[in-house]
Amino acid sequence: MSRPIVFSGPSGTGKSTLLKKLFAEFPDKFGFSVSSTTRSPRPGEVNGREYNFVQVEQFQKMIQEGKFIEWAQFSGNYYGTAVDSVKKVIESGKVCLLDIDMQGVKAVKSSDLNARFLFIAPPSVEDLESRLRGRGTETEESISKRLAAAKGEMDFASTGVHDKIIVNDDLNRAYDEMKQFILATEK
Ligand SMILES: Nc1ncnc2c1ncn2[C@@H]1O[C@H](COP(=O)(O)OP(=O)(O)OP(=O)(O)O)[C@@H](O)[C@H]1O
Repeated sequence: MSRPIVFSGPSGTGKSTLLKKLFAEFPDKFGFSVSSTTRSPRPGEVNGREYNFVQVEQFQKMIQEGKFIEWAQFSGNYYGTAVDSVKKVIESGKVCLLDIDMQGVKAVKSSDLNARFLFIAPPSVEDLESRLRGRGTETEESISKRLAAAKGEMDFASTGVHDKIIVNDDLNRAYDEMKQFILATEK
């Protein structure tokens, strides 16, 4: 059974960019867990494929029972990553990748998932800010929030809880370092 690999790091540090490269190079080797949600399926969405669609009562019960690595509420609906969804990916023979925040990292650490933890750090806070601006997806308020949260993530990483910290300065160099860590993990 392969060990899940947890990606964390400040918003805008390049996690999605690195993961996208990894999926492009190894289309069948890795998988993401299917999230759970209480929102209604949209046309064409299949239960267990896009999301696990669950009733509010069931979702709340799962929260109570500690079944989620992380969960949140957006516009009146619950969304979360269940430990069981990660196990499903592992059972399918793929290496499960998780992109989660500090709270999620703590939850995975206290689960039985036996994960390995990778922290993607920005070269500097200034670089992080310019990447967030450059991405063009955030309001000023959202940028400030993400930069404040970044400080918490970096402080957390400085306590040595991750197996590896990669500075995403040059994308290809960071990618190679990440790949080396991930492929070594499988042995
Ligand atoms: N090594 C790099 N050098 C310069 N720019 C980069 C590098 N890596 C990523 N970027 C750019 O930085 C921006 C943020 O990257 P990305 O969206 O991958 O971050 P993220 O960590 O996934 O953020 P979030 O947690 O908010 O999803 C993107 O516009 C991306 O193209």
